[in-house]
Formats: sequence, C-alpha cells, structure tokens
Amino acid sequence: MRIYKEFLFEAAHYLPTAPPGHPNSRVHGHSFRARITVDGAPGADTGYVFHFDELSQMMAEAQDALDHRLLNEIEGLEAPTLERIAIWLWNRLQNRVPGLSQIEIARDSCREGAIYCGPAPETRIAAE
Ligand SMILES: Nc1nc2c(c(=O)[nH]1)N=C([C@H](O)[C@H](O)COP(=O)(O)OP(=O)(O)OP(=O)(O)O)CN2
Ligand SMILES: [Zn+2]
Repeated sequence: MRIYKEFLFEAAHYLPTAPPGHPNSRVHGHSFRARITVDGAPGADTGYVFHFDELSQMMAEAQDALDHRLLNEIEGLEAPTLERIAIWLWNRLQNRVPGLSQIEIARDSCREGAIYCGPAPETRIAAE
C-alpha cells in the first residue's frame, strides 16, 4: 500500500551555475508542490500505514523552513534545483517517517518536477 500527502510553498531562488545575465541567475520566485509518499501495510487494528496527522506535523515544519524563503540561504540548498530540494526534504524526513518511499517536488505552473526515491543502492562491483 502506498499513501501520500502534499503541501505547497512559495519561495524565491536563483541558480548560481546559470550563466551571468541568464534569467535563472537572478532572484525569482515559484510556487512549489511537495508530495511525500509512504509505503507500508495498513495496521491490523489501526487500518492506516502512517497516521496523516503525524505526517502533517513533520510537513508543517518542512513547509515553514521553505515557505517565503530565499532557498539559496538554506543549508544544503545553495543550488536549489527541484532535484536538490527533493533530496533535502528526503534527508530531513528519512529518519522520522518509517516507510518513506518517494519525495516529489513539482512546479505545476511549468508542468515539471523531480522525484527522489532515496540514494541509489551501491553499485555492485562484479568479482568475476
Ligand atoms: N532539471 C532542472 N532544470 C531546471 C530547474 C530545475 O530545478 N531542475 N530549474 C530551473 C529554474 O528554476 C527556472 O526558473 C525554471 O524556469 P522556467 O521553466 O522557465 O519557468 P518559469 O520561470 O517560467 O516558471 P514560473 O513559475 O511559471 O514563472 C531551470 N531548469
Ligand atoms: Zn527558478
């Protein structure tokens, strides 16, 4: 079973690797949507995978850290692409949300987003 919950945030950013003079190198803002997905089996008694109230509390903290901020000023978001925001949120939630399976950060106005499912398993080095 897979459950999810979303929150929205508005934030400013610039992309420090954009060429000088490019619009992305200047501070500008976006509306973002974050979706947190959790995998698990519904509890035999409770009937839920992970209580949405608990998820809401953690999401509210993350939302507060992101909403109406200049993302570049947040530790770990010095280059605040959708991809980096997804990883940042994963790192913030991974030890607090059992069964965390996916973080999606979307910019719906542009119909684009990034999905992170955690670090890739270590590449196996073939012995043979
Ligand atoms: N792979 C990625 N590519 C780009 C990212 C990203 O996060 N990951 N981000 C950007 C910039 O944020 C850029 O501002 C996006 O610009 P654009 O798609 O042109 O959208 P708007 O600025 O028009 O967005 P609105 O929110 O609709 O104003 C570039 N590439
Ligand atoms: Zn942007």
